[in-house]
Amino acid sequence: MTKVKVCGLMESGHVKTAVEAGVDAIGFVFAPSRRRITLDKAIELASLVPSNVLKIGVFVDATAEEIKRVYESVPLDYIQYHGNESQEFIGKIGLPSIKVLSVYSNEDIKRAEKYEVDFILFDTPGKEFKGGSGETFDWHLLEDVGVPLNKLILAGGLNPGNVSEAIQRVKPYMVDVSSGVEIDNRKDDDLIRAFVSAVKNEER
Ligand SMILES: O=C(O)c1ccccc1N[C@@H]1O[C@H](COP(=O)(O)O)[C@@H](O)[C@H]1O
Repeated sequence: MTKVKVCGLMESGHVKTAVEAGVDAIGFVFAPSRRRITLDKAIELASLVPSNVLKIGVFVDATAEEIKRVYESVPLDYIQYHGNESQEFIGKIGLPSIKVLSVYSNEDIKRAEKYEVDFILFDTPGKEFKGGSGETFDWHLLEDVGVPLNKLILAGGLNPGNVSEAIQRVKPYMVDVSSGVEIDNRKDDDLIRAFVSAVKNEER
């Protein structure tokens, strides 16, 4: 069954809803964003997350020191590198890792070959911020993807209405949502439940 991550959580009620709905992973944003949270807030929210749900920290071109400090303090399970981080940088940090590639064209899919990471996440290029645009990219570009499907995370404009089609077409290991479970820039409990339910009802 496809795994599901809900990202950009900022409130305890939404964390509880996501956990109760059956998410596999929760994302906290530590990068410039309207969804950015402080380290103290992340520690508070993380305490509500059971050990079978992964806690993923989203960073954009942060320093190694900051990444390691947040990883240990929260604590996190994975670092999501959502900027221009090189394989060399990620390798030196040596923590469980997800590298994000913003998909403009086929060339961006091929860049996945350069990375020795746990997961590759394909996302729509950001606008104001590096991610969380709420827009899909052309999933056709993933048809000949060289990344093993068990390492592939799909993001970008997913919502309860399109995630089933996304899973059928791309067959990712995990889907990742932020904007698609928000109303007026705030997470919505019903949309979180609807998204998780749509994923869980979808056969791979
Ligand atoms: O969500 C953000 O604000 C964000 C900011 C900076 C980098 C990444 C960010 N989020 C990531 O964006 C995608 C999902 O976006 P959406 O569903 O299209 O809104 C996901 O990978 C988030 O982790």
